[in-house]
Amino acid sequence: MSEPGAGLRRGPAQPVETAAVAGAGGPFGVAAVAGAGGPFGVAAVVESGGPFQMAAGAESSGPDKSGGPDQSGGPEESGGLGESDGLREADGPAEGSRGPAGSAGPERGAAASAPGPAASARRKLRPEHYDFFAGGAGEETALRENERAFGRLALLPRVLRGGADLGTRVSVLGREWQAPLFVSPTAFHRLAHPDGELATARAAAATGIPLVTSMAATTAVADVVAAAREADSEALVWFQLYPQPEHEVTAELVRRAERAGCRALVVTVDSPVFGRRTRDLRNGFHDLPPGLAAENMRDLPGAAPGSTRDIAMWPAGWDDLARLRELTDLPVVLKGVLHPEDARTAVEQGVDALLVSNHGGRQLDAAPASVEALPAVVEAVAGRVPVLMDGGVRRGTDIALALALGARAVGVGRPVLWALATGGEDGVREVLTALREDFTHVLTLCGGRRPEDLTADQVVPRGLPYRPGGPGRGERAW
Ligand SMILES: Cc1cc2nc3c(=O)[nH]c(=O)nc-3n(C[C@H](O)[C@H](O)[C@H](O)COP(=O)(O)O)c2cc1C
Repeated sequence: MSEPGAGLRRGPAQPVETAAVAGAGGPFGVAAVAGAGGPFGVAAVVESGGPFQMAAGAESSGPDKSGGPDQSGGPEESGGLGESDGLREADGPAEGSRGPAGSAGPERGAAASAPGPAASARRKLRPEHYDFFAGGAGEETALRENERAFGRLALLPRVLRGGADLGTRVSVLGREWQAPLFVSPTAFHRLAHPDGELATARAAAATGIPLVTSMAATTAVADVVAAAREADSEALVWFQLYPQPEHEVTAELVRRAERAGCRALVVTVDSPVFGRRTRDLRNGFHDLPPGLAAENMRDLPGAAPGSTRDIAMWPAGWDDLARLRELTDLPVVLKGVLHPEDARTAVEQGVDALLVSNHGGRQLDAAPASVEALPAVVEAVAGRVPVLMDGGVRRGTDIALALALGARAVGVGRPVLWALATGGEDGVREVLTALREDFTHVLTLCGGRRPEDLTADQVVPRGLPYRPGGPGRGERAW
């Protein structure tokens, strides 16, 4: 695919984006790119019980194992992928039962009569764009599991710990964050709202929540950072990078991020090929509409002046990461690490932080839920660098569970996209505020005064008897 999208390109042998899509019959242009990032967590969130909506959706979402996406005939017809969003009109928590932000439903699986955030966004978006944001790879197992896994965990509160000096600040890469929360990188915000990444950036900055802007953004990184800094001169923006096979292209992207004022590079390494996003394949969604493009890919080496390059998905190696490190003094956060051995290697290679993520279920469908992969990575890292995570975070309890299991902070993807689609900048501000407030509430109920007070012994499985002395034994993992 070409303009306007800076589509995805296969790796050395073949362009990745196209590969996945092509496999299913359609060329994948920019969309592919987008797909690579699995955007809208929110939808999923919503449906499956996220803040806005409910888990009910989650439970029922997605095709069941007996008839994957292909067999199920698509969301609408079969209650497969489409319903897996929990987007049926009747789904979602009752108004009065919504979470603080109105974005997180009270309980996963709670039936709801009010539409949730994903459902609301769905009404605003073209079906193929909604699916692009909401969908995952394959049968969308990883997508669903990201949320369900949180639902399988309970928090054991501690009592009589006193103290009125509640605080939610955490320190990440030398900066104090107001809360252990950030906006994960997602592609194509202008598909969700005309103001796109500018609205997201202003809202994140206004709420003091760091933003990771995607390389596949529909707004150039310099403009994203400028918008954030208008709202807050100290706003923290990081740049997400897919290393490109042409070193000079990667180098130019890094320079742009530096010049824009980004404070870290989030290097996504879970995409050696483009994920096979079932809904995109079915919809034939393979490119951005006219007038929109992956603006960071414009005017790069090897492209005609004024045109955009495709984003290549290719199997980079540790050597490529080392070369990337030589390009910049910015801290490097490795995104998409799930295996503890990779975590160990990354730390030995000098990576500054890890982001445990399965790309919102948009890459390897057999990947575990992020929160289930988290403890082993935390153990492997042994406190040497901060561990972040994203995937399925929809409410304050999810944030608390991840922190108790050793995450320093968590990212949200789809919830921000749904909020952007339905409410623009105001919507994003509301959902981020709600998540932060919900976390503060949960932290207090758990007997904590600071995020670091949450410990692994407070996490127990639902549906099974538990006993003291389980994982973590009360020690802080970081
Ligand atoms: C529509 C969409 C686009 C995404 N685009 C990117 C991307 O460009 N780069 C990237 O590293 N991750 C991307 N992701 C993955 C997110 O950064 C994040 O890992 C995921 O959305 C977290 O899960 P959640 O959506 O359940 O919160 C994307 C996710 C979605 C849903």
